[in-house]
Amino acid sequence: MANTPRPSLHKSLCVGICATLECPLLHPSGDSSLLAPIIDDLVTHGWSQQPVFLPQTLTAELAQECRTRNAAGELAPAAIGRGGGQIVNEGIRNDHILWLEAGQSAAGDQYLALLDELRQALNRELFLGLEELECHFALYPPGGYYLRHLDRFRDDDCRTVTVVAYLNEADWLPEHGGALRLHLPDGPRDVVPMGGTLICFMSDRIEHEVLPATRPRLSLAGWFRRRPL
Ligand SMILES: O=C(O)CCC(=O)C(=O)O
Ligand SMILES: [Fe+2]
Repeated sequence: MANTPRPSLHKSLCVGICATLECPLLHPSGDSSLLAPIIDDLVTHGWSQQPVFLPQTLTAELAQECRTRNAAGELAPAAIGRGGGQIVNEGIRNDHILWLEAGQSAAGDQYLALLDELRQALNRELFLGLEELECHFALYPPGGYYLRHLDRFRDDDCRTVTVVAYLNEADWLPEHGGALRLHLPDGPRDVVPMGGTLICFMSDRIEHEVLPATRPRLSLAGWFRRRPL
């Protein structure tokens, strides 16, 4: 059981989703039910939308952290490109971001632990060889956008699975805008950025864009990276 966390560690990390079947106390049904559909969807369609992935309290804590750190001036205009080639181009995207690192907050660590369960399940089932997650808070001001793009850089093909969690109120409606528009082979598909929703897709396959919203739009955007070939 190399992937089974110690019970004490597990209890502190686990908030309701878990690929660990040997956890009868915490998951009486041996429930890995939130991870299996993601994996099935990724295989079948290349993307997956889970409307109730994050617990409400965790969503609220992460949203609060994003707002507080923004008020403290910690978020910076997002750049495009990577390494030395990074530039801020507000014609392409105009969100503000802050990279999430382990050990910054209990809520952040809880989120990273949840996503690590997902990473391990993806590796177990799909042999993707995902090694790490890079992840940032993103705050789009009202009217903010990110034009149509792919999440893979020309000179770095390690980003493999994109995973975005929305930190907005659960009462976000389609008329508030801010949809993530996925450009799928059978046409565009809009995802409403409601708090608690998780969206995953294959980074090299699905072009997407963020549409302007009428209110501030909060998220945690991340990428599971595989080792360089
Ligand atoms: O926030 C979203 O819905 C997607 C953001 C995005 O596409 C990105 O940061 O690359
Ligand atoms: Fe993207």
